[in-house]
Amino acid sequence: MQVLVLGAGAWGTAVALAACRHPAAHQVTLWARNPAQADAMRQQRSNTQYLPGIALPDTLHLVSGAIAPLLSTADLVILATPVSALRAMLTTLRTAPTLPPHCPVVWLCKGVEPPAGDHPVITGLLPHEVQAQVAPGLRTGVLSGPSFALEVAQDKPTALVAASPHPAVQQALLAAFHSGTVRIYANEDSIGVELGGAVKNVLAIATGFCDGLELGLNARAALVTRGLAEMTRLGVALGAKPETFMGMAGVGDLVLTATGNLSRNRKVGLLLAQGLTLPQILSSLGHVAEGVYCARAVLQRATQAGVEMPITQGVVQLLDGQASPARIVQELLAREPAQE
Ligand SMILES: NC(=O)C1=CN([C@@H]2O[C@H](COP(=O)(O)OP(=O)(O)OC[C@H]3O[C@@H](n4cnc5c(N)ncnc54)[C@H](O)[C@@H]3O)[C@@H](O)[C@H]2O)C=CC1
Ligand SMILES: O=C(CO)COP(=O)(O)O
Repeated sequence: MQVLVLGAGAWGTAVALAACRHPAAHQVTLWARNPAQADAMRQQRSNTQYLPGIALPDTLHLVSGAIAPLLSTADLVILATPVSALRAMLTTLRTAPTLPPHCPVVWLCKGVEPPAGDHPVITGLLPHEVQAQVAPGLRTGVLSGPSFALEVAQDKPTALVAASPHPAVQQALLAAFHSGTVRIYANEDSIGVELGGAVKNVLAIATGFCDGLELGLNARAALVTRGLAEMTRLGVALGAKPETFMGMAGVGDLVLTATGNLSRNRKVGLLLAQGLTLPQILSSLGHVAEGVYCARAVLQRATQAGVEMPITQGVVQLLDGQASPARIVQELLAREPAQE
């Protein structure tokens, strides 16, 4: 297969490496937005900015520049940018006459669309809803699940979920990645898989904050469990299947990101608890932490759907500096007793 990965951050690079390692010897091209980054990666055979310490094989083709000429030979196109860039990337694909008809297009981003000035539509659109607006003719899907880029790059065992209403898209992802250390589970529930990926980032900020305040392991387990409940409530209200949240994109990715110290979102919570400001944290992170940008949009989407998300609401208050840490914790603990 010819696999084209658009976006050379940590995850795009790791996914490109996983495709390179597949025994079917795929031809893999990794596109970087920044030409200087592509040059540096070619010279050093390493992505020192986003995935330092990992050698890039000579077989990985590293490029930048115009996307359209790269599309004509692609059997699978992977969009590896943050969710904020998804609309523009899909527009580029829709308007490129070179994209082969029916070529599977898959995104890796985990978030909902943050509000932006030029498209004041419903806030908090899931990636497939953005696609329905700007590129409805494309055959698309999402690759998600518990997967720190570094561990995938290090060839450590990882299970992912490939969600799409199109069996051909699921099949393309299986053919590209399933082998050796990577297992791919197929799923038709794009709503649930995308929503799980988005909300777990917000919840990882909450658990990082809880751990940073040293509230204890009991509190963390309670946050993860009640976080899963609020993720599932919103997902089901939007049309997801409840069982999706028991799978890789739900409990799997939530447990990984909420408790794993490789998580950027968890790190945001930990550092907020230490008293750093959000701008200080974001400028030191060097990577995207999607939960920061989509927490408010998730909450607005939940409000529109009539769904309560108290932990997400606490994260929004925290990020906005609306309430003290003590008050946020107190408000969560003081909620009315409820049935589980
Ligand atoms: N790093 C990880 O372990 C995982 C990340 N993800 C998700 O994948 C997405 C990307 O994450 P990372 O690669 O880790 O982020 P990163 O912060 O390491 O890199 C972001 C990449 O996106 C590019 N980019 C940013 N804005 C762009 C734009 N407007 N147009 C084109 N390219 C643009 C940057 O140049 C950079 O190459 C996020 O939604 C993240 O939640 C999903 C699974 C694992
Ligand atoms: O999505 C991830 C793991 O599945 C990565 O999480 P962070 O973006 O918090 O690092």
